Amino acid sequence: MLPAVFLETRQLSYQPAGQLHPIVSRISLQLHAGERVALIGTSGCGKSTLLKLILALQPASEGEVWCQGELIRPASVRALRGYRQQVQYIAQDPANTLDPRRSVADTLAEPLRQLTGSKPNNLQLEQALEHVRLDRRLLSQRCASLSGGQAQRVAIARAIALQPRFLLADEPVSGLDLPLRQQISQLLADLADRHDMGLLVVSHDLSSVAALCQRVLVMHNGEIVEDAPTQQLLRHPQHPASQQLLNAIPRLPPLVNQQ
Ligand SMILES: Nc1ncnc2c1ncn2[C@@H]1O[C@H](COP(=O)(O)OP(=O)(O)OP(=O)(O)O)[C@@H](O)[C@H]1O
Repeated sequence: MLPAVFLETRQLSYQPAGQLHPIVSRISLQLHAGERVALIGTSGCGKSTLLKLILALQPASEGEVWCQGELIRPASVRALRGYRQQVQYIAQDPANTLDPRRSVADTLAEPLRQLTGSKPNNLQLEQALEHVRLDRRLLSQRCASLSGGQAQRVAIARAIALQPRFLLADEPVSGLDLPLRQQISQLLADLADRHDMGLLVVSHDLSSVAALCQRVLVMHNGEIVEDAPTQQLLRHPQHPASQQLLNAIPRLPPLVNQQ
């Protein structure tokens, strides 16, 4: 039996004024507690916009977002406050969302202070770094000095410090080299397991999320055109857009006969 529905959208749409077509068109979907879901589609199909609508970071033209049976949008300030703690977000290109002038310690202290109401001690900050397998000596460094992979991990540590029930991550591994992608994906999987946390991971690259997610939503022109278990989608994609994404996965070129 599936776990309870945690997040739900009903007919969620976004159409900027004066634009002929919606960017997100009447999307109704359910995400279950602890579920790991990929949202994939070609560049510009509306993935990031859908994520921001779900997070109530951007106003919708119509539709609703529900979290554990509570209406989140149209916005209720009281409901939003709890929602922001339970559903965390890692924006695209996290290195750019960290304040380069702040230290790693300050960056991690902020959500912890929000959660507990008091200033976190060094041990708590070290534990936050340990969760994402970073050395505690990084605490005193400025964010500007972090490598891309370290910044990614600090952004993840900041998001999970609030102990969210669901993490929405926009292209968390794009821009990283292959070994680092695998490490970050494995880290997200471990954290999701350890904290019983659901994941909604946006990517334009099916291969980078197939191992991490049990279910895939395929987005095309603002609509979800396929919603299937990952293995089923990999073997029997139904929609041409899914087929196209599968075909886009790079394969090793055939070996040239050297005899
Ligand atoms: N507020 C807005 N007003 C007008 N157009 C917008 C607005 N927000 C997004 N768009 C457009 O909507 C389309 C979808 O953008 P979005 O960032 O959601 O796509 P995406 O699938 O996440 O793309 P990518 O994979 O490249 O990040 C793009 O063409 C974008 O320029």
